[in-house]
Amino acid sequence: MKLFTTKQIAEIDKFTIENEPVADIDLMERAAMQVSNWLVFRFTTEQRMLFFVGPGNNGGDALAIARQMADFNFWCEVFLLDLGKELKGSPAINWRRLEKQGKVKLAKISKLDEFPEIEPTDVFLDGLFGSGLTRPLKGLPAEIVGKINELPNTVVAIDVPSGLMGENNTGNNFESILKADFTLTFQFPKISFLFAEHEKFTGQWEVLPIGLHPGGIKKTPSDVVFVEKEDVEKLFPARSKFSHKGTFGHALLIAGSYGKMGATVLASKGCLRAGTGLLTAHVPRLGYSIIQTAVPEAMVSIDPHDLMFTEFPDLLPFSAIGIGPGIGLKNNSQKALHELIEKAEVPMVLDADALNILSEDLGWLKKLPVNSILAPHPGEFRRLVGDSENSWERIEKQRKLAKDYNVIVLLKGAFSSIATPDGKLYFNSTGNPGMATAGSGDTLTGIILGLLARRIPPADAVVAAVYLHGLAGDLAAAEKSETALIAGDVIDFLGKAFLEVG
Ligand SMILES: NC(=O)C1=CN([C@@H]2O[C@H](COP(=O)(O)OP(=O)(O)OC[C@H]3O[C@@H](n4cnc5c(N)ncnc54)[C@H](OP(=O)(O)O)[C@@H]3O)[C@@H](O)[C@H]2O)[C@@H](O)CC1
Ligand SMILES: Nc1ncnc2c1ncn2[C@@H]1O[C@H](COP(=O)(O)OP(=O)(O)O)[C@@H](O)[C@H]1O
Ligand SMILES: [K+]
Repeated sequence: MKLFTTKQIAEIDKFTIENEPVADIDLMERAAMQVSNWLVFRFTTEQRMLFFVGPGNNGGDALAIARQMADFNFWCEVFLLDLGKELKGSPAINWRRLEKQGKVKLAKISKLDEFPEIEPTDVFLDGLFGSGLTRPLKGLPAEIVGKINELPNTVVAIDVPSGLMGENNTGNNFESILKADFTLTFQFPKISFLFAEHEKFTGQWEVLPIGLHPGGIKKTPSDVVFVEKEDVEKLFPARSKFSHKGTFGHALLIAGSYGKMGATVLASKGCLRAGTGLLTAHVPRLGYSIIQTAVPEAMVSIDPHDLMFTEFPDLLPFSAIGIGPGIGLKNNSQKALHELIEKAEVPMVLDADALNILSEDLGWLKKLPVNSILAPHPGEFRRLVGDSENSWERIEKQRKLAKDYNVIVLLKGAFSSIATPDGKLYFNSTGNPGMATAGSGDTLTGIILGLLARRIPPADAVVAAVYLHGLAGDLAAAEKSETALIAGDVIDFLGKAFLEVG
């Protein structure tokens, strides 16, 4: 699914109104009905619904929802923020419809003292500001938001929690952003919902389709993609009946050192389960029997050093190279990594200690085969490019790194992001906090390597690998719980994940 800025979403709204065609007021009614249907199944008519309403279309949505909920026999009260402006257009029509319906108590709030008396079971509906927010909240809106945030009541935000910008929140005042328990957002997730520091504002968010015009969505350009099943299933060519192991490439994995051979085992299994034809795992001498026993499907190339990576085999047979998990930072290994980069001609995926070594001198990134992949977690990313003030800035740095060095940068976390040298940015939609567990990233490196070795184009390989890794984690968590999930479970469920994407 393409993701858009709030400004672009307003353009798609306009396109829908003109080309469906549908009247603005009817599109608002449609959006409101989606929210009302959601509310009816979550709350009971014992609970009062208190609507906080702002001056724009977000307020207009809230007014329409209040009328619909009153028709569903909910007790609804409306508090319109008096900012000295008259309601106009569809919000004004919805105000008059409420007056005519006569079921909902209507009040205006012009100062904080007029905040209503509340019951703990009251549900607050936030229709103060949505995607039309132009500046941080201050004055009365900020005070009302502050008051709502102090109270224990359940809060449902319509479209966007009031005060949160749809994309960049640098310079926003976090004290005056509404903290919702649920955010019901229209048609597309907003980009700011994908950033960890905003979870306390959005709460759980859900996308409600409102039938925006497919033509408008298609013609609006966007470099940002929220990766879902339909984006991934088209990336896998069918395995031809006459295919043989050579068809699916030969991966070279360089991983592990004394005390960290588990990283090699996990990455090897991930790689093999991703459908590579052949895998050679290159390990220090002490790792030989570990790999032969734990992963009999892999061939082993043995380093002359007992404990660490110091040399690599002839590169000719390999269609992709993965390096990093558990290799350590010793001088010998650093030197060997540099030599490998000088010689390699097939796509590489670099993770963990390989990235820590390269962060000493980013000049090495220029020497990587084109479209190689860096797969840092936030700590490794910081070592590469320095501190970031917030997730927006981190993403900007990620995109710049990808462009400047002609590499694909995968920044791992919840909603892992992938930046490509041509300026595209992907956010992954799968995965769960159970995957924040040792070895989970090693497994992912193996999966990426497996897909690269199969000669799937590198950007597609990373997007698919991250999606499948998260999906396997979700399937595993459904059976084993997030708490008990370990990296090996992700590998065990990878087959089921592949079945889901066809
Ligand atoms: N378009 C459609 O068809 C559909 C749209 N939909 C709904 O519309 C919402 C977007 O509506 P919107 O564009 O009217 O903006 P909205 O968020 O209500 O706020 C704008 C108002 O707030 C004001 N204002 C801004 N910042 C401020 C601040 N810091 N402090 C104080 N005031 C501030 C700004 O006035 P300003 O002072 O900036 O001139 C303006 O008056 C969207 O989220 C969704 O819910 C759905 O119904 C589906 C169909
Ligand atoms: N809260 C989360 N939600 C979804 N995925 C997560 C979450 N936390 C971690 N992950 C995933 O788990 C993996 C962790 O990778 P990494 O930090 O490199 O682990 P390790 O170094 O232990 O192998 C990444 O793929 C990341 O996206
Ligand atoms: K809102």
